[in-house]
Amino acid sequence: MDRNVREAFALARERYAELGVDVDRAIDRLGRLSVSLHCWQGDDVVGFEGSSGEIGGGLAVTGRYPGRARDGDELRADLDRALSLIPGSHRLNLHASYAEAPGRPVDRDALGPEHFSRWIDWAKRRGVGLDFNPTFFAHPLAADGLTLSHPDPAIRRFWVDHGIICRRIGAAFGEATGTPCVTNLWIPDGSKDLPVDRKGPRERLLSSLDAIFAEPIDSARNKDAVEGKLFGIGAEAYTVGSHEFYLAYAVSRGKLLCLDAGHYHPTEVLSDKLSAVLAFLDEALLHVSRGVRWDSDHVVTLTDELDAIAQELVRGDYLGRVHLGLDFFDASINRVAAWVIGARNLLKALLRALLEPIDRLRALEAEGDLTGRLALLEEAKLLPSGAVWDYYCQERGVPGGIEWLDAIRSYERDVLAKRVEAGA
Ligand SMILES: C[C@H](O)[C@H](O)[C@@H](O)C(=O)CO
Ligand SMILES: [Mn+2]
Repeated sequence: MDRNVREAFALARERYAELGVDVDRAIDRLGRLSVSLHCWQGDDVVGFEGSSGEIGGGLAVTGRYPGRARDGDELRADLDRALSLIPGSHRLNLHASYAEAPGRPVDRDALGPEHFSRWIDWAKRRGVGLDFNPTFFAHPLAADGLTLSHPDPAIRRFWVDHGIICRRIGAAFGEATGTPCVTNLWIPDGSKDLPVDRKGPRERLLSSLDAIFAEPIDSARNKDAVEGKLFGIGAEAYTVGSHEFYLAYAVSRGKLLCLDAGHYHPTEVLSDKLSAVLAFLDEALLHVSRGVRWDSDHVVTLTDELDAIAQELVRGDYLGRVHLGLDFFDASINRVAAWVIGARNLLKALLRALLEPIDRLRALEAEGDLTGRLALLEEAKLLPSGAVWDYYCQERGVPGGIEWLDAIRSYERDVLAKRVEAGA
């Protein structure tokens, strides 16, 4: 470890101790947290089904940065590089459309764990936990933007079968890796313009979900999550699976609620929702994302809201009840760097929250000293969390600062650029 980093850390530890913060405990707690990296950042949500059609589902990926991963080996190599630059031990979040069945395409209602055997082998070899998502878009039977709420019972049945199969695949992931898989269900269903029937699609979605979740599966292997949304492209007027719908569903059925930071009205913040929903739910899943004016899925940066989410997780003692996942897709920059930037930022925010002089802040609030609370909150923003971060990273063999970008640049030169020469 660099001498400067060690010395700066020692000074930072003293500074925090003066405010009653135990830096070693904070580092230990951070080291126990895992972030689920979303596979779809690596290939612009294309997947391996060989479809050249649109992603659909109201999702949009913009940018033409060269070097997109085109198959499982490339995507795993990119993930290896990203994970080597993110301190700690993390997870991978797969979509069903990343099944590997070369030469004999398998439709979504016929998938099984065997189609993910290479992912399972990779995860076991690396000691990485796996999470999962059924894919309810980029498919001819989702071409009209409707799946589980479709008025045609045959189409609904196809998607229900896909949901059932995906829970079993999630359970196989959990079994193989020894850590429960969170299988998250998000559907694009909605309507571009004002529908006259808002009730029918929601009633159909409700019964489809109940059919998907009918089979009991041990939560030590698979945990079910449901993700609502405000709107999508082409579904601006009405979203069947809205926040209220899934909140009620999760509470009534004992499911995890997935809160995606980009899925609310721009004036709403996810940080304020955590303590509300966790008053009723045992567990939740976060899709940490960054909307810019809309659900644009920008790479996560160290914003006030990211700090606020992390603070809520720590202050509310929710870290053991909330699964942390990323959800963004940016094709305008190096895709591997995008993972690294987003994941490191979430971890930095969590570290800053773990280093908060919370006992003093709570005491000030309890005494009604709101001036003191505000003053300390503001002073705490410039406490030397960066010195602790550098130390934490170097202790885990990862660069603390921008030097990590050198590894990305050489990977781009040696690997990603060759994909371009080969026609990627
Ligand atoms: C690709 C994912 O399923 C997707 O991002 C989903 O989680 C979502 O947030 C849709 O807007
Ligand atoms: Mn999401």
